[in-house]
Amino acid sequence: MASPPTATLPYLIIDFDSTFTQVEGLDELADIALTGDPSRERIVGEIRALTDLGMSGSINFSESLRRRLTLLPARREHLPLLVERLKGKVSDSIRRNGDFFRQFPGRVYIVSSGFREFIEPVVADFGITADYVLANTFTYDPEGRITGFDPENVLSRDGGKIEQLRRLDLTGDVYALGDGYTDYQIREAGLANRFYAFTENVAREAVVARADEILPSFDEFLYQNKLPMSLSYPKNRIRVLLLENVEASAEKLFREEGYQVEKIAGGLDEDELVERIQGVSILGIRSKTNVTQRVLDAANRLIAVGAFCIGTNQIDLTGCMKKGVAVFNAPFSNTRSVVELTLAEIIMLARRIPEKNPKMHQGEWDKSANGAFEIRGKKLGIIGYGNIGAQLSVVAEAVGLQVYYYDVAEKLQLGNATKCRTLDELLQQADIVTLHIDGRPENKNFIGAEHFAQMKPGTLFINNARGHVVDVPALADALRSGHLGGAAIDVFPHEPKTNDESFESELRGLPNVLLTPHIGGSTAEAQRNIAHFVPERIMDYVNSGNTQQSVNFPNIQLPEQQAHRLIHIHANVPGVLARINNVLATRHVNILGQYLKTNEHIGYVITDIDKQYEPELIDDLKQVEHTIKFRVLY
Ligand SMILES: NC(=O)C1=CN([C@@H]2O[C@H](COP(=O)(O)OP(=O)(O)OC[C@H]3O[C@@H](n4cnc5c(N)ncnc54)[C@H](O)[C@@H]3O)[C@@H](O)[C@H]2O)C=CC1
Ligand SMILES: O=C(O)C(=O)COP(=O)(O)O
Repeated sequence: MASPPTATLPYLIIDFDSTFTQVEGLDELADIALTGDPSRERIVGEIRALTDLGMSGSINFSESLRRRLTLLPARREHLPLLVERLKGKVSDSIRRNGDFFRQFPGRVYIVSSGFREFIEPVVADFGITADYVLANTFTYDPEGRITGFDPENVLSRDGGKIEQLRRLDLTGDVYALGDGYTDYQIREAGLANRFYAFTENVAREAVVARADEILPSFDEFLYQNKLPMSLSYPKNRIRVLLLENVEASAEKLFREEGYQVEKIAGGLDEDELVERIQGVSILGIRSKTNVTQRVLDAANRLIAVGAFCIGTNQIDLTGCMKKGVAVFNAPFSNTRSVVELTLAEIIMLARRIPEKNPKMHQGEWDKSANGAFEIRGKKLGIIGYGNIGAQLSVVAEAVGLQVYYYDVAEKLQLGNATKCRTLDELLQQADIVTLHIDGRPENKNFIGAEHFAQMKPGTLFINNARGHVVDVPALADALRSGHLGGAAIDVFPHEPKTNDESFESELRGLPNVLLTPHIGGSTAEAQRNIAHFVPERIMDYVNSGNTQQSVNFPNIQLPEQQAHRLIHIHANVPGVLARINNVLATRHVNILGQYLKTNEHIGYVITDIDKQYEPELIDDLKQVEHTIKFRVLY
């Protein structure tokens, strides 16, 4: 094992309810005992409220316990059911670190005001024997009904945990871990050196405020104390910053994984992001936030950037790569939304709706067929025949448009679409021109005055791609002169960062122009899909090293991890793999599998090795020349 057991482990005093398990034993017992009872919800609710009052220190513990037991209609035969339920509700981080408990028998005490009858069998699975469980015991009547608790047991009294610890008379360091006020009191009474507030299941303000350390998980405790753990790194240390109103499920998924998440509604400019990026491991953005070299220079923990959209032109992809930061996007999630908007705009412009609609709102009835036409049989010119362009091609044909397309890359025509060999060929015959190219820097001002001039008089022009690919003053001229019949524009070279900023553009107020605030991908379906797709790719990368579908890393679909996995990102210069393998050979490490892929700038090597290795191996690997980032997965 990388970290050997340490003989200096302090005594750990661990609470049971809401710490060792996710729930309160008595609440669950009431729930079981009242199955089928119409008053179940009410009584369980009252018991829960009393638990909370006792745990946060608002009422005496003994009073809380007495009042709860009075409400509890449980019997002896309910206890096996409770034990089964609790075994399934052991806190996640305790469960995954089960080996830790089995490795240190005699150092962990479960000290609880709950009841031995249900605690002992649950913790026994973790190698914690009855001698190390200090808890209350029930009293029963002759029919097996639970009537109360043994009053002789110190743990049934106020200050019971303190008295129990006194009697234990432990020598050496003692650390108390729990979610309740009574756990903190052990430390207050001087019977523990440290109190750790365990917040994986509940965080009680009064308790957290008094803690020496806050533990969002047991992994965090093991990590802080350099003890052997099942994960290579506590997930709660992974900080996620989500900008630009990313849909709520993304936050939920990251939180469920155990990450800390911070959300900001709008975008951030470079200076603001430079300030906020410190300590952030995962950055989530949309089209507005630029991830520049300056931002990357300020990022000290960044491992991945999620573009919760399609376009990644706002991200310095090479800069990210050279820093070992993997970038993921959602290449298909909003494709359909853009296609639907584009189709709708084609029809709206063809009927001059941008002019008619505001007139109606002002009470003006302008019924006329002037300048209005059907789209059936018209020529649609699609520039950029990628995912959006190609899907638009299919949908447009279904409503009778004749599709012409132009792409710099070789693209197979779909349906009856006609491929144009040059841009000019497309511009000269299309009745409607729509842009679906990406926002790479070379595409800046891709469409300018000379292109508008080539278009037929009355052409409708649509840009739902990126603002900077069109020379906007030239577009405004072409509209003002009446050469273009109308335009629909969703994207702009300068877009407001938030909904509070005003929108400035010389396209405002021009005839038959539909302006929309970059909403091509803003539908419930697209945002929901994106909010699942991107976090899943990122978490897979963090947990397994899988880079499939990363936009800047060499794509490797890795097989399931065997034992420990070494993830090494290095500058792509000759000899690095040989050096890595030399270190592994010198340290006599058994390699179970190795995968390598490189691109122009970086090499990505994944090595699965046996769990048995000298801890110095990790330092040696970090020292390998040209290493950009190195991490180990258990
Ligand atoms: N308005 C909005 O809300 C949205 C805008 N977008 C924008 O749409 C763009 C296209 O999206 P996808 O179709 O999914 O991307 P894609 O990468 O599948 O397709 C882009 C296509 O444009 C071609 N292309 C690039 N430069 C070109 C040029 N100068 N001339 C001709 N062809 C060129 C590429 O070869 C590629 O086939 C995205 O990059 C993004 O900027 C995407 C989603 C929503
Ligand atoms: O997906 C894209 O590239 C888009 O332009 C959509 O951007 P948004 O997520 O709306 O900022």
